[in-house]
Amino acid sequence: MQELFIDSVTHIFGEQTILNGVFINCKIGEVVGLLGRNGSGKSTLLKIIFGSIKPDNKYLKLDDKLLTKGYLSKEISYLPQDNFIPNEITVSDAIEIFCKTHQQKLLEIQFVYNNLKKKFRNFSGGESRFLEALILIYSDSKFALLDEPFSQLAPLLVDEVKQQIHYMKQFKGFIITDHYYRSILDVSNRVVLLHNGSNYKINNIDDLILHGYLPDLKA
Ligand SMILES: Nc1ncnc2c1ncn2[C@@H]1O[C@H](COP(=O)(O)OP(=O)(O)OP(=O)(O)O)[C@@H](O)[C@H]1O
Repeated sequence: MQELFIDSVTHIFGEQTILNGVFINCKIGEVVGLLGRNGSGKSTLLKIIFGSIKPDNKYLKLDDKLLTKGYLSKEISYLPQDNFIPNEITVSDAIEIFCKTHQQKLLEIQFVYNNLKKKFRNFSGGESRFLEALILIYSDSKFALLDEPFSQLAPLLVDEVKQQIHYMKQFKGFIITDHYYRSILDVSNRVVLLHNGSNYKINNIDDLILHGYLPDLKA
């Protein structure tokens, strides 16, 4: 069983302690949902795991191997909040670069197959987001960190992304964050909440109310 493991993550921006001893792990076959209010440090945590932010402290392991930057292992991919595939690249080029192992299954998605020769500059914002999310879901790495994969997507595309994550989790582990919390609850095997710099295990909606992520409508 392969496992991505990060512990003791502390990160301070200026005078603000964003993360204070955070722990999160993910195994192949698992989707771990990461929730938290705006500014709670979700993107910062994913960037620390990937290696694009150097934290004040962290302990990052892939199985028994200690990592300094996740991306150097080539086993961790990251979907950032902003577009990351250059405008001049075609869908087919992007698939060749990122998705060698599971390419055939990705090509079975009609929208992908029908647009292979089209450049990213010629898609709408939501279409680009959909394609980038699919390419990361089908990428060759063993773990994928997805930062707001549902943003800009209409409900049918949100469902399609959820289905594809569900299919690919037999081969990969996912850590996924988004403000569409119901979709996160649907697609995840377990959920972690970031709040006041710490991580909390979430078992049900009541836990999200208890920790102040959702309003208590009964109060
Ligand atoms: N480069 C930076 N310099 C200073 N502060 C930063 C920097 N990047 C992020 N922050 C601060 O760190 C905190 C956490 O930011 P982060 O983007 O990780 O939050 P988030 O949980 O992903 O939020 P959102 O849900 O709004 O995307 C915020 O208060 C933000 O203002």
